[in-house]
Amino acid sequence: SVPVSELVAVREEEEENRDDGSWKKIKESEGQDCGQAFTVLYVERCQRHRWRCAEVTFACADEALCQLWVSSIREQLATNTSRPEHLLVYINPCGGKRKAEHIYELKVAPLFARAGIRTHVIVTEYANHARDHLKTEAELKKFDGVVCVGGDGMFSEIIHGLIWRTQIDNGIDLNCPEETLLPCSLRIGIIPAGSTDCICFATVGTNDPVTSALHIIVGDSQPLDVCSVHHNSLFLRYSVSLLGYGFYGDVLTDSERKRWMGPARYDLSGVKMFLTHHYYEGTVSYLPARDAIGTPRDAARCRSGCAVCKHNGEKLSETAERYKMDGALDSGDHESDSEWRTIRGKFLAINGASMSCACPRSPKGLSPAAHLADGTTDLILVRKCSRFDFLRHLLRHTSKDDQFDLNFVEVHRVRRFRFTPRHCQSDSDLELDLRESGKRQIFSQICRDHPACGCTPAYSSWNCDGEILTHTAIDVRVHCQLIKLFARGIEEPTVFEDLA
Ligand SMILES: Nc1ncnc2c1ncn2[C@@H]1O[C@H](COP(=O)(O)OP(=O)(O)OP(=O)(O)O)[C@@H](O)[C@H]1O
Ligand SMILES: CCCCCCCCCCCCC/C=C/[C@@H](O)[C@H](CO)NC(=O)CCCCC
Ligand SMILES: [Ca+2]
Repeated sequence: SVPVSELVAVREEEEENRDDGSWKKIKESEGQDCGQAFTVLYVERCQRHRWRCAEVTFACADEALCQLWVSSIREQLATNTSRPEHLLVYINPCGGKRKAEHIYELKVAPLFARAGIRTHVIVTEYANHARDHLKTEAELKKFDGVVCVGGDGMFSEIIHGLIWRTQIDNGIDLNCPEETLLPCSLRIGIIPAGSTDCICFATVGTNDPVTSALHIIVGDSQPLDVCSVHHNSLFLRYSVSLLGYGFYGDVLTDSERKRWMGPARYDLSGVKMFLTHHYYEGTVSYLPARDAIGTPRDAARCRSGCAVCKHNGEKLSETAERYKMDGALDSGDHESDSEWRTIRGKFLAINGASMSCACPRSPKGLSPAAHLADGTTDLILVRKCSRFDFLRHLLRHTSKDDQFDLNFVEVHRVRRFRFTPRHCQSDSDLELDLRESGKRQIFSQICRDHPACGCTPAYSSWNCDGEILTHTAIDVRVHCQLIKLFARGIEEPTVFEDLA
């Protein structure tokens, strides 16, 4: 049996429609003159979270009965209001291996057509084309969802456009980090065609265009946390996957110069930055997610229908409602300032992982137990250590071992965090080591220009979902379930899959 929710479409068969002769074969084997036949297209699960569109043809002697089946199935599909009928599709022809247009035309468009989905397709002509179109031009009321054909950078454009539009339409000040943002109503579908495709991989379990298209067709819905990143009262960006300073910031900065290499640029820059082994000094403060269930070192994973996300999401909205009823000013996260904790030190990497960040390079991700929609991010601090130890930590991104079980790594589940590099610290902090700081600033400038000298520069950059941030001192806040995807989270393997 197949649940109606996983049917793709139903098609009436006409003899001449079947090039492969299979419909004729059915007629012959039944040994009778079948009045008609119809084909049901449905989701079939394959290995490693992949979905395929399978079909089965039913032949029927009674034409009226056949018609009844077809119309009943169509009726059932039409009553399912979560299925999209009209989609706005953005294709980035320049991401990943530059195959996005081809992937869409060959693998996705035919499936949408079979499922009766209408589309308005825009092939982007320049960076931020999709973002700006969504911000100002797109007639969003006409659509049931937005589809992004590209990588994580393209997805980032889409969420920036949609979140911006939703807040501006409702008079919300984006530059104020304390503002509670309004969730976006349109769901987003990701057809993976980038270099990392981390957001697709971590929400579906695979980066496969057909699987993603089927999740869109059946109208899946997966809420997702979004971090807002501010510098004082200036809005910088949103992030849903990785906010990384130090190692991942440096890998990204170095790899941008090698964009022509395609996805392999990350491997080369990864090895180079590992050998460079820069560490950075600064202060990290964070607000622990005290009242949330789950920890970053749980054995349990965020999976389809996750109970942790459901519980924490409901609890946060109840708390927000209570605050509203009490007439209290919106304090953002409703936690007191006394809860903030501060850590100063020398770090090889500071990573905020709002989701696992699983991707083909790291199938478990940077924080395997992170949740997609629990209103928290996992703050991972990797302190200065030897190259050998750092390699042990990095290799654990690719193995089964606990990457946090090392004495130079710590992890905290948080609602907010701030970072200030050493050279941006307060006057009183700086007074303590003014002389040394002066010397270092001069040296760090020289070292940026001459990396071969081996000195550690004062600043790294933030890698925000694969985009470089312009500021190093940042204030990050998680907004629980701000957007929704056409996905359902990673499914537990089914019995059928195990047998396959
Ligand atoms: N027509 C275009 N020309 C040039 N750049 C574009 C165009 N459309 C979008 N972009 C930009 O291309 C960048 C990379 O795109 P995308 O995310 O699709 O691929 P990627 O970087 O290879 O993959 P990933 O982000 O998964 O590593 C994005 O920052 C996006 O803003
Ligand atoms: C000696 C070297 C050992 C290397 C160990 C492998 C570790 C791989 C971990 C990969 C984690 C990816 C996290 C995802 C980040 C995305 O938001 C971002 C945008 O696509 N991708 C990168 O920044 C691309 C970052 C790629 C880094 C390699
Ligand atoms: Ca989260």
